[in-house]
Amino acid sequence: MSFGKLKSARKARDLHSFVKSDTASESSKSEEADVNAGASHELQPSPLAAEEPANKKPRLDPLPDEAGTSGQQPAQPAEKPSSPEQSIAAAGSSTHAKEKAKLVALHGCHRLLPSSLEILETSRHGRGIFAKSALQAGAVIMSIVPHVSVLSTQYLDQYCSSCAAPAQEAGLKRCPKCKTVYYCNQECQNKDWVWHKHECNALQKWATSAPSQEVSVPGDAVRCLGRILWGTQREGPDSTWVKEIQMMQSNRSSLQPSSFESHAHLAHSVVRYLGANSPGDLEPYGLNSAGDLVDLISRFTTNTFTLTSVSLTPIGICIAPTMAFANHSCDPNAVIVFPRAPNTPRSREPSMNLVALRDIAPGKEVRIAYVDTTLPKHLRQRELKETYNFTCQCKLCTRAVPVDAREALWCPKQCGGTCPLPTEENNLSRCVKCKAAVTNVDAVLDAVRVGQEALDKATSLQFIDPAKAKQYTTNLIPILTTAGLTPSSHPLLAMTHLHLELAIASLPSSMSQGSLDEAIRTAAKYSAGLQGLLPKGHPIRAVALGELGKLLAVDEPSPPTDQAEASKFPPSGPPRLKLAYESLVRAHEELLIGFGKANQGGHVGRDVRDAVVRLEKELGVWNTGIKNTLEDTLLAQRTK
Ligand SMILES: C[S@@+](CC[C@H](N)C(=O)[O-])C[C@H]1O[C@@H](n2cnc3c(N)ncnc32)[C@H](O)[C@@H]1O
Repeated sequence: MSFGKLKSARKARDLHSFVKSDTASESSKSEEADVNAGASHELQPSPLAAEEPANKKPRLDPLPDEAGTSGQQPAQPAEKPSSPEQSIAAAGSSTHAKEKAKLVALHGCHRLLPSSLEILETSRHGRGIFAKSALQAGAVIMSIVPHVSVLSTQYLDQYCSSCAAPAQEAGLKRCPKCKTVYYCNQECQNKDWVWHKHECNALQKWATSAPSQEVSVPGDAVRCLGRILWGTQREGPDSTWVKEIQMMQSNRSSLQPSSFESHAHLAHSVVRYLGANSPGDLEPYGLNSAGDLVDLISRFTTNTFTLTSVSLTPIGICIAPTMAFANHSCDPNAVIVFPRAPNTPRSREPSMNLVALRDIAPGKEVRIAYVDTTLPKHLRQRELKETYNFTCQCKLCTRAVPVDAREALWCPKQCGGTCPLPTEENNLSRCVKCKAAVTNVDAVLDAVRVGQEALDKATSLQFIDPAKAKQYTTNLIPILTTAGLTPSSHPLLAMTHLHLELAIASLPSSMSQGSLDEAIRTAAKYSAGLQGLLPKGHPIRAVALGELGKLLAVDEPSPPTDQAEASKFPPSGPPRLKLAYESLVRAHEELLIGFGKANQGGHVGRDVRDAVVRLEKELGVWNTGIKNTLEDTLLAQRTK
C-alpha cells in the first residue's frame, strides 16, 4: 500500500511507502491506437459537456448504489458488532497496555469490512483496524476496489486507466477525445466512463490552457481529487460513498507549515481542473467554503494509497476509505498489494488486498507501513511527521539496539561484526563484536552524503535519462562499499535497487554474458540487503528473490574450465541452474505470503511457479544426462 508523500514515482522499496504522486508536469507521449479506432462513432466517448445524455453511448456501468458497492466485491454479511465492552477488553488485553480502545460506530458505512475485523479507537492512534479472529500469515484479510484510482502521468500510456492492467502485445487503446487516457478495450472504457465523461472534458481544457507540453496533463493528485469531487456530485452528500470519504481523518488543524505551500498549490490546481470560476461553482461538489477544500486536501494527503503494479512499481494513487483505517508501524504485520489474482475478474480490478505478513491474534491491531521501512529511523520519522503529522512510537523507532542494520558498517578489522554508522553528532563508532574502532569517520560521512545526493539525482533521472542515472549508481556503489557500508545500509541498498532496475531495463538492448552477470550480482546484493531488514514473506523481499531467480535462469553458460572460474559469482553450468531453482522456490514460498495464499501469490507468484516448473524439467534433463553419462562410464569400465 502506500501512503506517501507526493513525490515522483519510483519503484516502491516498501509497498506501504506512501503516495508517490507525480506532479502536474508530465504529458503522455505515446501515440497508441485510439480507443474504438475504426469502430463506429457511436461507441466513442462523447466530447462531453457536463452531462452525457442518458441515451448516448457508450453505455456506462451502473452507478454505485446507495451502499456504495458498485464495482466492488459483494458485501460480506457483517458479523454483529461485538459489544463495545468486549472490544475494549480484547484490545486492551493484547494491544497497548492499559490503553482503552472503543468500538467505532460505522453508521451503515464500510460494509465491505470483513467480519474478521473491527474498527476500534485508541487514544494514541485514533481509529484502527483490529483482528476479531485469528489471521494467519498469507491470509487475505480484506479485498476491495478503491473508491477512485488514477495512474501517474508517466504510466498513462502503459497501463489501463480502468483496470490498471499493463499494456499487452496488442497495445492499449487511447481515448480519441482527450488523447490522454488509455484502456485495454471497450469494456474497460465503458466501465471508466462514469468518471471519464467528466475528466475527458477537463483534460482537454487543461491541455488547451497549459503553458507548455510538459504540463499539458495535470498530476495524479489533481486528477484523483477531480474524480473524488465528480463522485461526490454524482452520489450526493447522503450517500455511503461520500460519507465514507468524509469519515477519513483530516489533519487540517495540525498541518505542518512545510505542507502549506503544496496544499495551496494543489487546491488551486483542482479549482482550475474543475473549471470553477467562483466559490459558487464548487458548491455542487459539496465544497461550500475554502475550508472545505482545504479539509478535503488534508484528508486526501493523509489517506491516499499508492497504486502498485503486480511487481510493486508505484504506478498511481487511489482512495479506499475502509483500508485507510489502517494505522502505521515501521514493523507492520500486514501489507497492501494489488496482486491481480487469477480468480479476480477484470471488472473488479484494481483489486486492493490487505494481506497478513505474520499470524495476527484476535484483539491485535492490523498495521501497515506508510513509509519505506528500509530507510533509517530519522528519514522515516521525518516523512511520517511531514505527511501524516505523528511521531512513530513503534518498537523499531523506540527500542535501542547496538546497531540498526539500516545504518551499519562492516567491522574495520573484518571480524564479521558490524558498527553503527557514525554521524556528525556522534562519530565514535566501534564494532559490536570485537570493539574495534572505526577510524575513517570523515571518509564514511562524506561517502554517505555524496551517496544520498547521487541517489536523489539518479532517482529523478531514472526515466528521463536512464544512462546518466546509471552513471551515478555505477560510480557511487563502489564508493559506498569501500567506505564499509553493509548491503542493508542506506543509501547503499536504495542505490543497489535503482542500479538493478536500470540494469534490467537496459538488458534487452544490451544483452551480453557480462551485462547479465552484472545484473545478477546486483540482484543478489539487493536481495541480501533486504533479507537483513524485511521479514520472510514481505512482498518486496519476495519479488526481489524472484527477480534474482529469473535472472539466473536466463541462461546457463558452459561449465567452468578452471578453479578460478568455478569460484566466481554467478556460477556457470548446472550450479547456476540449481541456484536459480533454489531462489525461485524460496521466492514462491514468500510470494504466497506477501501476495496472499488465496491469490496463489498473485501474478508474480504464478509466474515464478511456472518458472520453477520449467527449471525442474531442465534440471531433470541435466540430471538424467549426468546419470546416463555415469552409467555409460560404469558400463564401459565393467566391459573392460
Ligand atoms: C490513514 S489514517 C489512519 C487511520 C486514522 N487513525 C483514523 O482515525 O482515521 C493516518 C493517520 O492516523 C494516525 N496514525 C496512524 N498511525 C499512527 C501511529 N503509528 N502513531 C500515531 N498516529 C498514527 C495519524 O494521525 C495519521 O495521520
